[in-house]
Amino acid sequence: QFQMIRHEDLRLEESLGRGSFTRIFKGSKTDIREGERQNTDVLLKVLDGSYKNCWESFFEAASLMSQISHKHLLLVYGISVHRSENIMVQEFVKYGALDLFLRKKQGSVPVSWKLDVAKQLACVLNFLEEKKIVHGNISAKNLLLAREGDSSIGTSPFIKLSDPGISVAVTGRDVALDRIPWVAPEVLEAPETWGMECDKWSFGTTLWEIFNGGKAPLQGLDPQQKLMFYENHEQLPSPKWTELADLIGRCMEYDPALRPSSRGIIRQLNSLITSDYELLDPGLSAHA
Ligand SMILES: Nc1cnc(-c2cc(N)nc3[nH]ccc23)cn1
Repeated sequence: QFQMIRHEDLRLEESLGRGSFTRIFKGSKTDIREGERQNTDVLLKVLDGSYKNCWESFFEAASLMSQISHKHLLLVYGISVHRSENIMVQEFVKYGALDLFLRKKQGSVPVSWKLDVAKQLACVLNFLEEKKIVHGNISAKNLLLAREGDSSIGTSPFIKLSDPGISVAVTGRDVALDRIPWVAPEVLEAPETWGMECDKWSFGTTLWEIFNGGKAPLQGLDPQQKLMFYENHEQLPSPKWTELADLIGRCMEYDPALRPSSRGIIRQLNSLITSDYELLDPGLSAHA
């Protein structure tokens, strides 16, 4: 399971905004290590709306993340329950969510940087697939940047996949509709039947975000229009780079059985990485 953390060992610092069911704070937790006090920067997710099945799913997400460990998986220290507040205590990842970072960097991120991040996500997807664990909420918003990476000094980015949060199986249809086009179509129809392939679909959507400056796909469509996007088996606008468009399209196959395995995704990413995308279209790889 996971560690129960005493409320008095936590300190809430500044508010960092909201998730769909949570308020988010930067904070610190105090441990006693070899008899001395040690403070660790943490991110605190305070669950509001304490109806039961919500916090059960919240706990499930936390315990999922603390049962497995991988360098690209966010570290969840544990849960703290205090009066009616359920708080998930997780490692503080310095540069925050990838979608906001990409929007801030507006197109000045080199293609090699984007491919490196995509490869890291594919590796953690492969790890989860081998453990037969479905994450269920892959998106650029749930990718946290631990290292920015700066090609001028030869450092590369480092991402951590965040906790899946409250599963669409318990949130109800309106939240599920809002997660179009990240949530796989089959999950919308029958949430309890979803399997590994749903993470492949979301990987495709996340790849689209990474190569579209962190812009949210289908932004501005209302839930009904988003539903029609799936009813009509529509696809997101293809990027210019056809091999990338092929990979996104294969991940976002409406038939789950036609989606690639995570090894297939890694293979196809490797061929993108070795392909001469500078020759292909000099404008493609933004100046470093
Ligand atoms: N596990 C996590 C999750 N989010 C952060 C984070 C970092 C940052 N620089 N700004 C933020 N603004 C909102 C969240 C956040 C950190 N660690």
